[in-house]
Amino acid sequence: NNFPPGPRPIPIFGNLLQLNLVDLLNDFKKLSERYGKVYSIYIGRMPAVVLNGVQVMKEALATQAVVFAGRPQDLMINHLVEGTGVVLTTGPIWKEHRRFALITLRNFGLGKRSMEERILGEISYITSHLEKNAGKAIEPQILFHKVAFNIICCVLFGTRFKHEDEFLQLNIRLFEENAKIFNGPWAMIYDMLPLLRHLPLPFQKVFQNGNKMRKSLGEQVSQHKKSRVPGEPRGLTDCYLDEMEKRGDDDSSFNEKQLIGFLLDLLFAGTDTTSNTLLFAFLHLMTHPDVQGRCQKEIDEVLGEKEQASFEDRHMMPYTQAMIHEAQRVADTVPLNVFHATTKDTRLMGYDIPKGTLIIPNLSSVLNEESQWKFPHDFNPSNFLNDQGEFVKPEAFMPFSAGPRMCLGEGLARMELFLILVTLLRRFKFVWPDDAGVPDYTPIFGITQRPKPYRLGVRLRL
Ligand code: HEM
Repeated sequence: NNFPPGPRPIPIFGNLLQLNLVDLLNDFKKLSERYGKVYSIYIGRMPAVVLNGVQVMKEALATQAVVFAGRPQDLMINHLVEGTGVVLTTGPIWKEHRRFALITLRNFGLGKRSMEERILGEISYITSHLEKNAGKAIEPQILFHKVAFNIICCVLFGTRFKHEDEFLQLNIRLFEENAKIFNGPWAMIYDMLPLLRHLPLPFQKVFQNGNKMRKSLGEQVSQHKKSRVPGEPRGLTDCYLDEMEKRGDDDSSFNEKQLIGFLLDLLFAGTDTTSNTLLFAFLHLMTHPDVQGRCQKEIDEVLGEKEQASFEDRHMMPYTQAMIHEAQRVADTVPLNVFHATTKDTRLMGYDIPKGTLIIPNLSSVLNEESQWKFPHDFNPSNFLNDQGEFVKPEAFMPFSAGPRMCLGEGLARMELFLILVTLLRRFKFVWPDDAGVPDYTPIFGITQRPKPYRLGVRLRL
């Protein structure tokens, strides 16, 4: 009776026919204006509660952390991952794998020089590609995707892949295909109408692609098993194999099927997110030459004769830091977060929400909340600067979410964004091509958002 209010659902479809799936964020905004910061919608017959604004987000994801840390379990995406990995699992599998991922990321050099060296190594491939194309305009989409993919591969396997490599190309292609289906109507139909799930409809492609990805990752794991030296891990895969050996054949959640699901999760959680953020950053830098110039001036002053940037340098670059955070804010990369679920009956902002309810934490509503930002609708690094020009991070900066489910790759992502942007801005000037017309900042909506395809004009600076 005391469930959050929302538009009246119709049988079978719930509210889906009333929502514009291409402009869902705008519809969600209108619903929030009508029903408040906590409201409900129906996805088919399934009720979902949408959370909006920083106060509600903090109350749910941080204060009531454990209660809101579940994941829904009967959606297409769950059936794809078959209960493996870390992003969509719950209980001991999730806890143990999350802990393992965080520890391994730390041991593999997050916060140490070795991770920086790997990232800088990967950047050198972008730099040489851009140098060859200086004076021209390139399509950056696939390039950034491959770079982000390779950086995660360094963590997982201790090695990078050539940009023409079959493993890299295959997985990027399959992931793109799956992302298209997940962002389109077929995923909705699958989630809404369980009776249709076994029919040969286009959503079956998602599962075929999933099997192909698992097979190709399985081959990587087999190679690692053959060539590994126990106790001398080259990356997370070897660490996991060591851990499996240590735990033996008991009931442990560490096994080969889990390992493959875990690798898939990390590869894909870390690729699209980082590369789409970079795409937004360069789009805004090209079309705001004043911001680009100010960053370059700061970067030149701080780095001086130094050969390479290091992550530590960020403390001396308040304006560049502000620009990167602002790029993340406007990129709004995972607008509706990964869906959560309640783990027990609870009360939020005066409403009763039963155990197992699907929760949609609308991060976009926080990153664009008018009361929280000096310039909510512009690309303006001043959103992260105080009156003294110092870098400050408002509490509404939540692109990585909050609470126990918060992105576990945040540290790696922040290091990547900083090193890539600083290194490239130091060497190149990026210009909006003369024949490119008026820039369009409207994102293509999806689980992760990206800008419409554009060309990046490249000029050498030094
Ligand atoms: C700019 C880049 C990134 C953004 C904006 C981002 C954002 C997010 C968001 C919003 C979530 C969902 C949190 C929640 O459910 O409340 C998430 C989860 C996750 N991210 Fe990221 N992410 C980024 C990069 C990465 C990278 C590089 C990795 C790889 C190590 C990664 C691994 C994960 C994993 C494994 C989860 C699931 C955590 C869990 O369920 O416990 N992410 N990320």
